[in-house]
Amino acid sequence: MRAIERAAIATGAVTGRTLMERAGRGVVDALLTQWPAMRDGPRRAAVLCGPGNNGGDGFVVARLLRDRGWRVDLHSWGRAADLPPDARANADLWMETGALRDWPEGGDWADGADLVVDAVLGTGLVRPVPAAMHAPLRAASERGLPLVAVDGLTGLDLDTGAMRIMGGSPARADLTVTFHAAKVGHYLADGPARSGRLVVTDIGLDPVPGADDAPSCRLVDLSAGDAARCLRKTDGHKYDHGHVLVLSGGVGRGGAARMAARGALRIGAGLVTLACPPAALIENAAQLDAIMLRAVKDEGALTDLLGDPRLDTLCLGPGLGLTAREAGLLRAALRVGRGTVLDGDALTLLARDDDLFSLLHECCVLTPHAGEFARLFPDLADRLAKDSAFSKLDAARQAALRAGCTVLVKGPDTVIAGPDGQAALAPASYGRAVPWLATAGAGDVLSGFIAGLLARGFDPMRAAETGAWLHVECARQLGAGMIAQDLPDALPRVFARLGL
Ligand SMILES: NC(=O)C1=CN([C@@H]2O[C@H](COP(=O)(O)OP(=O)(O)OC[C@H]3O[C@@H](n4cnc5c(N)ncnc54)[C@H](OP(=O)(O)O)[C@@H]3O)[C@@H](O)[C@H]2O)[C@@H](O)CC1
Ligand SMILES: Nc1ncnc2c1ncn2[C@@H]1O[C@H](COP(=O)(O)OP(=O)(O)O)[C@@H](O)[C@H]1O
Ligand SMILES: [K+]
Repeated sequence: MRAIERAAIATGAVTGRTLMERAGRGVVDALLTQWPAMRDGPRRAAVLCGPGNNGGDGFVVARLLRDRGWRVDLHSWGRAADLPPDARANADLWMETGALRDWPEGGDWADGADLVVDAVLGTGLVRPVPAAMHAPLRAASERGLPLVAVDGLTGLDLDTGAMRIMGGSPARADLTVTFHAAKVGHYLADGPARSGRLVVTDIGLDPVPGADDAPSCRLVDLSAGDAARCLRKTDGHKYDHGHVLVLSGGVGRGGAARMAARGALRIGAGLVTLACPPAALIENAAQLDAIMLRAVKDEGALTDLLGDPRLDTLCLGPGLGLTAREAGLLRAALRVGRGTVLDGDALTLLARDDDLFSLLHECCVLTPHAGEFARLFPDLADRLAKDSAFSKLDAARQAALRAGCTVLVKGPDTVIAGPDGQAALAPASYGRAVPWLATAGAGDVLSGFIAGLLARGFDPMRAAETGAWLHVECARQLGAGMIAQDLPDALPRVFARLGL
């Protein structure tokens, strides 16, 4: 982002002052949209300005609100003389008629204000925020004053989503206004809980080729433009849409695999077969119709079955089991080198056995939740827990490199990374929050979704991204009260809404 800004300024098309003016205007527009009653007449705002360009945005906001007739109290951290040039220029403009107040102390500092603006720190946060710097924000939150964060709540690391403050509980913004594009930290870890509503405002920065040398990370959104077109089926035989083989656990343990299989079929795989131990055939036969059924006793039987190349995609893990038999099934599955989704017990087996882990290949997708991730990559999980400058996205990227395949780490802030450094976010937050998706079996359905998409010819990264996005969409469609087995059956309505 800063590289794009620098490159845009270097072209001479725009100045830093102009960008700062647009940023400040974007904040004022967004807050008046959020609280329309504040358009009616002059109000009172308290603006907190920090020592960098985030503070510069605050000076613009203060001036624009005062131009609307508002009474504005502006508190500055540090001296105006020490501000960077664009911020300094806006501070000077403010000081032509306004005062610089001292940094507030005490919980009642903003009494009487209708609104508090946090322009203390944004993308320039480089270390934990001193308690005294964050304290007025916390006090405003605790008093229930509407709090607007400029770019991000002060202390929120916009690269990782970690709150980095030196003491006390963090504030929570009601509205965050960010510029050009949302930052990774708005979606990861603490980001959504601390940001309130997230508004992205355009400040006229076009992407400049080559300007941003950070590895790219996309936000998955199939509702944008014709992004969902990839899901459309136009013609073809059922075998043209692939055949998924889901490996199931033993007697009484088949529910998870059945849900995965149903997910694979609903998402459009041409055929889905569930393979179970012979003793579980009757149980599964009683529950399945459109999904075919095969008995697979052991590793040898699976190897024989996989002699049929039409079984092009595999899904192992949901309710699979953890004995030597299942380790053998996993070995046989990995040896054929086909599109393979590995979840649940398959991940635990991989974590236990380096030889199995070494069989992973680039057509695999691992779908760990946080616990499974920690079993597979204990050092990365440890660093994630201890180092607030290391993000879930960084961890997923390193895991994908190590495993040599796509890794999707689940949660409300799902991240996906490929072995080639590609990365994506598929979050369930802000307008897409679905806390009711945290329910038994939801992850099993996700693995089936991804397997179905692999069977349809999606590459592993796209299959994982698309599956994760649709999974959240199904939960949104169903609403609170849903259970995991409802998820596959919500797909037709989700597809219809996408115009498929
Ligand atoms: N990029 C864009 O396109 C646009 C960006 N814009 C705006 O600029 C913002 C980025 O500005 P920025 O780079 O000056 O960083 P910012 O967040 O003000 O912080 C830097 C200052 O804080 C200090 N500091 C850091 N950590 C600290 C801590 N823990 N505790 C205490 N101090 C700490 C640090 O001190 P230092 O480390 O140098 O000692 C330095 O003085 C961005 O978020 C957006 O609002 C818009 O105007 C328009 C377009
Ligand atoms: N708070 C949440 N908001 C949205 N999605 C969530 C939340 N918590 C978990 N999920 C999603 O629910 C699914 C849970 O999967 P998992 O932990 O494997 O459960 P299970 O093993 O019971 O299937 C994952 O897709 C995860 O991303
Ligand atoms: K801020």
